[in-house]
Amino acid sequence: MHAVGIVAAAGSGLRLGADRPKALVLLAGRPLVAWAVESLRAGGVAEVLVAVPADERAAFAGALPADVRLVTGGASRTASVRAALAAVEPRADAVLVHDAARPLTPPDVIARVLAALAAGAPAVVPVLPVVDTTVTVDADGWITSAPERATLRRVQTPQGFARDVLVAGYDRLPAGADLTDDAAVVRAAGTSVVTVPGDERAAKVTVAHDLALAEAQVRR
Ligand SMILES: Nc1ccn([C@@H]2O[C@H](COP(=O)(O)OP(=O)(O)OP(=O)(O)O)[C@@H](O)[C@H]2O)c(=O)n1
Ligand SMILES: C[C@](O)(CO)[C@H](O)COP(=O)(O)O
Repeated sequence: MHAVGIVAAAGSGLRLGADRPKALVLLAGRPLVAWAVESLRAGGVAEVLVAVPADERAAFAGALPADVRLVTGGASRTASVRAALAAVEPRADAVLVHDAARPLTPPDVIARVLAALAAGAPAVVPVLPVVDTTVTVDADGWITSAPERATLRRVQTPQGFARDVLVAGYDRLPAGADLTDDAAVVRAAGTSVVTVPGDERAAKVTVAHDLALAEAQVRR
């Protein structure tokens, strides 16, 4: 199986509030995006494309190995992945889409995603159980329902797809649509998505506290 990795790194990181795009923020002295690319490679995905902000190409080129291809991202994560996917060569038969914001994803997670694809799954996501009670609320903050927790999962990346399945999903998705992950893109096209175990260490850096936790994780 020839798998190609896409790293979505074109976000600004408003919730982190750093002085640079989130993917360039340093974790133990290395940009988050460099950690994420290395994670994919350690898990067996050698060829990687990175979606970057249009005005930051030079900074990303300086932060990454020379054989990583850069693609100009878009205004949303969905648009950035769409742009990178268009640059994936047709000879690839699988695509793993990963967040630059998940820098410490263990290789085992990537290996589980690849194994499920190799076994024939069209789409695979790593997940973790939900530990808090989860509710839905209305616009005024009143609880409207409490989904049964045992059926809920937290979804991580990398998410793996047969390339033709992901291409077909994005082809069917209306221009400008903004979904929170790629599994939602292929599910909207009718594709079933299987789950594999994720890992707490693949946590997403979203707010400053997450970066502090990641720093502690590296020190350990
Ligand atoms: N236009 C965008 C927006 C997001 N991303 C990427 O998608 C991943 C997950 O998004 P998130 O963590 O929400 O990053 P930001 O959008 O940068 O964060 P914020 O919403 O706080 O601005 C990140 O690696 C981010 O770089 C992207 O490639 N292109
Ligand atoms: C793709 C993702 O990491 C799966 O959990 C998540 O949906 C990204 O969300 P964000 O709001 O763009 O960070």
